[in-house]
Amino acid sequence: MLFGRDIGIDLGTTSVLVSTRGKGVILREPSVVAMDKNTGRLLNVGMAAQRMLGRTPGNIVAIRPLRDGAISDYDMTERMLKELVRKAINFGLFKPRIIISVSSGITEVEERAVIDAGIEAGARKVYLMEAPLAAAVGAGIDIAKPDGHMVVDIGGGTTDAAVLSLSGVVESESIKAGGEAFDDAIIKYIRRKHNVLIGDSTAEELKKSIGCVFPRSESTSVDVKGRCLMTGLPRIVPISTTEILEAFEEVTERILETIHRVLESTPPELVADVSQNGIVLTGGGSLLWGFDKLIETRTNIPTHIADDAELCVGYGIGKSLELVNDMHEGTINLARRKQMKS
Ligand SMILES: Nc1ncnc2c1ncn2[C@@H]1O[C@H](COP(=O)(O)OP(=O)(O)OP(=O)(O)O)[C@@H](O)[C@H]1O
Repeated sequence: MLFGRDIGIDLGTTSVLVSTRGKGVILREPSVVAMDKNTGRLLNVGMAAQRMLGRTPGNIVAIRPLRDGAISDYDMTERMLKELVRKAINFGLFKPRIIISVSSGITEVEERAVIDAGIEAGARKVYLMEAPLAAAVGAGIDIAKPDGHMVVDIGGGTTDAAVLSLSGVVESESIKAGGEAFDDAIIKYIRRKHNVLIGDSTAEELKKSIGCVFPRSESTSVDVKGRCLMTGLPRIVPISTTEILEAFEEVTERILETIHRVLESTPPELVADVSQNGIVLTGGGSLLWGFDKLIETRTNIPTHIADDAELCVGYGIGKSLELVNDMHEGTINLARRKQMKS
């Protein structure tokens, strides 16, 4: 347990990462809260609450307080953050300053909600940082130079595509589609094609085991358990990689179109830099098999997945804590910070 330290929080739709300067990511928990509906008592947060999802009796609810990269249940987000911050550090008399990463498409209202949740969780001051910027720092990219880099952060609820230069976001777009949209696509596909209903966790497992967005050299299949919608009884259906590829097509296209639009509106000099430096993929969603190959094929730009892709935003905020003295409260973009200072 750490005392009186500033901390960074990657407040994600799927998971929350807490990082500190020098130590990197010190806590990683699913963004899930379980509470007793009758008493309002918080029962569990994180991993323990996640095990309860979909398996709770009438008086207990296990929920995900963030949807599509934004807070959907403010009260629950605040309570979850409070618990996780307490678990990670002991701030004693000195409340920490907290940098929280946010999607680049965040609205002002959503921004305010994140700042308030941070303050309620025990922060003395809250600073916001755009996720692609944090991801780039976490992936080890030197963003301070006048040189264009493109980062595509595919999270659970959102995908942020951004071109960065001189420590700022030059062009970016965020869409509400990430790993969870792929899970939903699997559920819908199996229901439509096989008349079988499967749960969220089964869909996620299937995605991680044989999911792909680019044709694999050999098609494999796995047996999936669900409930037959005709009989109401359990049924097993074999699902192949070819079927998954078909199910993912729509979400994949939306992500590719976003990358395309960002490249289209980026100044030509920076596009030239990006084609030289390549596109870096971060976020858990980028681990879906074939994303690098697909983006490379469609853009003609070398694309690679960052090491520890799921942790890059967390690492990046941890490293950015060194800059916290120079940051303005509520600032979301280091370039904007520079403009405000000059
Ligand atoms: N090996 C894998 N293959 C495919 N998908 C994966 C893999 N590992 C994790 N994921 C997916 O990554 C997503 C979570 O990624 P991440 O933790 O970066 O999201 P987040 O930061 O919580 O979300 P957001 O940034 O959208 O708020 C989940 O949908 C998860 O299923």
